[in-house]
Amino acid sequence: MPSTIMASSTTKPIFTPPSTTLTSSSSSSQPPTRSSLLSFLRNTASTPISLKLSHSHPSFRSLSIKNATKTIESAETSPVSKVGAKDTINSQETKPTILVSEKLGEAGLELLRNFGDVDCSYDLSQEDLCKKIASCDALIVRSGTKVTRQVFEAAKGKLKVVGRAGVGIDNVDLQAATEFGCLVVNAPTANTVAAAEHGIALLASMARNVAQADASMKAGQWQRNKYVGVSLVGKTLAVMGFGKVGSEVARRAKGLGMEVITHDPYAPADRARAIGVEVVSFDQAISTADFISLHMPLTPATKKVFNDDSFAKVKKGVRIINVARGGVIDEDALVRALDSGKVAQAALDVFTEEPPPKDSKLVQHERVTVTPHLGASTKEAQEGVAIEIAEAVVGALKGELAATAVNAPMVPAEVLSELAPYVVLAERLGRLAVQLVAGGSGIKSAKVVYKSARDPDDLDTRLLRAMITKGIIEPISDSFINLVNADFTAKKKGLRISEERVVVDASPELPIFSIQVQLSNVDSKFGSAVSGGGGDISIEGKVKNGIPHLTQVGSFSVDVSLEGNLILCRQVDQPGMIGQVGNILGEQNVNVSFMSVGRTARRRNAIMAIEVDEEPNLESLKKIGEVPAIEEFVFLKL
Ligand SMILES: NC(=O)C1=CN([C@@H]2O[C@H](COP(=O)(O)OP(=O)(O)OC[C@H]3O[C@@H](n4cnc5c(N)ncnc54)[C@H](O)[C@@H]3O)[C@@H](O)[C@H]2O)C=CC1
Ligand SMILES: O=C(O)C(=O)COP(=O)(O)O
Repeated sequence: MPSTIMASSTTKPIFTPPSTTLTSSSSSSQPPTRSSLLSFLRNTASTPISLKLSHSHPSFRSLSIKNATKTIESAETSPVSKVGAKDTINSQETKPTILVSEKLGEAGLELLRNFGDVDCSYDLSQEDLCKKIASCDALIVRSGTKVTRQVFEAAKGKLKVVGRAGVGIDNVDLQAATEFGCLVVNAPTANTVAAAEHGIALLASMARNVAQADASMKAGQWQRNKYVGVSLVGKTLAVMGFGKVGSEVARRAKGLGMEVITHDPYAPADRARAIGVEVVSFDQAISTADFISLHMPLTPATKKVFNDDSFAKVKKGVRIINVARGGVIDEDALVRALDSGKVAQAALDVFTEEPPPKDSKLVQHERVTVTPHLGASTKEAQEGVAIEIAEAVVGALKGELAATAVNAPMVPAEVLSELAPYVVLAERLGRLAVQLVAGGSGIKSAKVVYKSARDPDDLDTRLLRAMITKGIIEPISDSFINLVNADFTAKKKGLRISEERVVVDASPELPIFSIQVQLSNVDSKFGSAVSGGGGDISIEGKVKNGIPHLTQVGSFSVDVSLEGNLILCRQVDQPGMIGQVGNILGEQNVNVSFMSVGRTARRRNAIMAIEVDEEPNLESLKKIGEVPAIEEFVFLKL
């Protein structure tokens, strides 16, 4: 089944490729560059081509001589690769700066210090954070730092990764992070047990009035009758959100002899059933429970999900525990429910506003037990979280794909290593395809066809799609693209990318047999790249021995590795053509590293694909265009 990914519904063309005359080859009009491109790919020894996505903003020069008129067009060259090299994050000269804005375990700090310059500045105001962030490559936060759009704007593209040393990322503006191509990673596992234990601690201490009794004794009282509690055994606990923390709470509550039910629209019922927990609807959960413990994330869907309406449905005398997020409860509604007696008690670790106002009715309520967001605050959890986040942030700064990415696809390591050469192929095909578009044409849609012997469902193409998008957009705009923002940028620029997976009879050992990139409804500066009657620019490539190759241009088969720059010529198939072009390039000391000829029939049209190590000057390209048998040609820069 062909699958289509709609990256955009707008019709605004993404660009008009620039074109100048042959004489205007100066490098003065350099396109804007972004130094902050974060790559998420490892540089592996087994991969012959560097998999770091360059920090440079490659531009291209293209020349084409169209049919009889032989108009020469050239996009300007920019010397931006130097900028990229200078800004490479892991270069020997510069160490990345990592701002840690909240207390982090020492073991994590140690890991960070081994890699970069670590600035531990706690309790920064939003203004100070915005000032500091412009010089930081990474920011590590807990729940107390608000990483707002303003922070990403102030970072001016320098900030590459935000690490959340914990689970909840509701204090990070993920949309803004994505738009700015900033990776957000979290540490989702190391504090699970701590949060679950705190939930159980609050449950038990609330049921037995531990906090109130303690305060009363310290005030000189001995009030045994006042603090009679309720038992847990045999009572029903509704666990709202059966994720990591929720399921650990459920397990522990079962151990205390409680009946446990859960509501979680996304958790598999058999996982709950396996520990003797029944999955029920929201209404059923809250209306049958004696205790309700909250363990869902704060999202637009869960914001104030406990409100007057839901408190109206609870069993009179219910007790509520919240170690998730304050925002899932309408706190005013909870005060009303406590005052009316509908809710007997509440134990809260988290608040809509943290710290809550000193005169908060909820905090001051005598039947409410509060802790200052201590769920994750055990020595063990904090050391674990610190190591987990430090490793994730360092990995991301090194350009590795993060296993705990929140706003980018997580690609398992084994899938990544298999796809690595195809990732390079994908970007280069995108880069070539866009250079084949004639000035004045806007690209609105691109179609990518992945041919593979494998089941289409086994092929995760998100990484490849991101790289094709990068290849298409980056050379002709000031956008920088990475796995985080590829889909967003395509959408913003009005580029619709559709994907099709085609099963072919090839070796199932290889994840992909070939990748074809088609650009629709555009004119080409190299007419031979337009295939069939459809009028689409179409190129196809394969990976051979780990190296990306161009194997099809329009209807012509070619075979040239995609490692250097490329000259494509269409000529009348006749002897001596290779020599003539080779001589012209040789005169200028341009080395031909690879070449291939594809033709439709003997002595008819042929395409010559020549890979060159150096970039020929305009004079040489002009001479190639003047060879009588050459009908059109284009120089493509990788
Ligand atoms: N107080 C503290 O210090 C800590 C608080 N937390 C908070 O606890 C919450 C849960 O953390 P984890 O279990 O690690 O996350 P998780 O992602 O493993 O689990 C969350 C669960 O909530 C479910 N869910 C989503 N929407 C829901 C809805 N509308 N109704 C019911 N369930 C829904 C999800 O399907 C998922 O199973 C997060 O908000 C996290 O920030 C976590 C650790 C420490
Ligand atoms: O991990 C979470 O979601 C938490 O709420 C823990 O927050 P903290 O890191 O202690 O500020």
